[in-house]
Amino acid sequence: MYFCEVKESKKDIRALTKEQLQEFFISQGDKSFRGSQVYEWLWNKGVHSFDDMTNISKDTREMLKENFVINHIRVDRMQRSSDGTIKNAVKLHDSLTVESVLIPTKTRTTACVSSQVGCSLDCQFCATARLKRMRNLNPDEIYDQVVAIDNESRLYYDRPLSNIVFMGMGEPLMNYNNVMKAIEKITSPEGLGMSPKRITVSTSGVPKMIKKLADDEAKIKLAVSLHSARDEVRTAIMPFNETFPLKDLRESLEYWYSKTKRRITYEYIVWKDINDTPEDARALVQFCKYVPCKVNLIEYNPIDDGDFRQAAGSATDMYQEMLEKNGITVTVRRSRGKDIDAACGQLANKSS
Ligand SMILES: C[S@@+](CC[C@H](N)C(=O)[O-])C[C@H]1O[C@@H](n2cnc3c(N)ncnc32)[C@H](O)[C@@H]1O
Ligand code: SF4
Repeated sequence: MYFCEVKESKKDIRALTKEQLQEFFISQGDKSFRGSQVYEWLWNKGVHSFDDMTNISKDTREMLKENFVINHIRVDRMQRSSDGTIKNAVKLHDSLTVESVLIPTKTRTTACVSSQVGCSLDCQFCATARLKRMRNLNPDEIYDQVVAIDNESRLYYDRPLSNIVFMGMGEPLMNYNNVMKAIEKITSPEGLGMSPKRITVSTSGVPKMIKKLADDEAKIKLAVSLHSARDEVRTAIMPFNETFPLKDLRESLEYWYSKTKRRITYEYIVWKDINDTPEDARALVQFCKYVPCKVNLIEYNPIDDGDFRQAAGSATDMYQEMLEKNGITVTVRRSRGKDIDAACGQLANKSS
């Protein structure tokens, strides 16, 4: 039984849903609305100590202290890039660290958040892959990163956060349940009340979980880090493609579109001598025909000792032309926050 366990080792109270908190208070002979009050303190007001719950009696607060702890993240270090990007090194309750980034533009402020400490996938060009996967983040650890960035956005840019992308450390679909719980909290009126349409989950492509996302009717946007539409090339740079080849990815994306009618964004880097030939571009055009989509050609952010080199501008132009000729929308995205290692794929807990 859940409540027998809490006496033995103190449990993070924020792992409880509102209903579980209400049940807990009933089991203690109290009223269920006490659970709602505590829930509000934890999620709407974001308190870090039971003593701050001023409308809860002292006895009840002591009882809570005996049973639970309030785990929370701490922004250990904040760095600001010359382009205004902010990177937070976030210390978790067990002293592990993840990173999250605030990217301001004229029209929006985007939070780029982490979903795992490290990553279990092995993309050869990504700094996070080098860390391996240490653990999944809990829903509250993901939510707290967003709150911290929202506070910074208000403080430094005088506006609330407008968008969230799961493009920090880790593969969100390999931590599916916790990511979905965090999104639920971010979008709920008791949390941040953000529209799910402003949230993008970026995945390297885990077919089974893409289908689950569609089945669960998640209202978020989906981005897929494709980087090659040729199996032999993709497997060389993203070895898990051997297990989840392009035909399975394609099938899952067709399923996603049939259920959601929402187009997909493909993230794509063009590297020198890896995927910079017309044959590579033609394969991408063909892949783009399966499901309504747009392509984001992103800049490569070099990581230490990596063999990858950004292709010449002419190769990116060749891709852009070929895609546009075939009626596919293309955007070319410049990296932000490079001087503080805050750009995509550079997050690896460097302390410099
Ligand atoms: C770090 S991943 C996290 C989300 C998810 N795991 C994924 O792969 O989509 C976010 C994006 O960064 C890209 N990326 C990884 N390493 C990069 C690098 N060195 N330069 C530019 N983008 C990179 C990924 O391909 C992906 O599109
Ligand atoms: S690109 Fe994404 S899936 Fe690949 S190693 Fe990096 S974080 Fe993991």
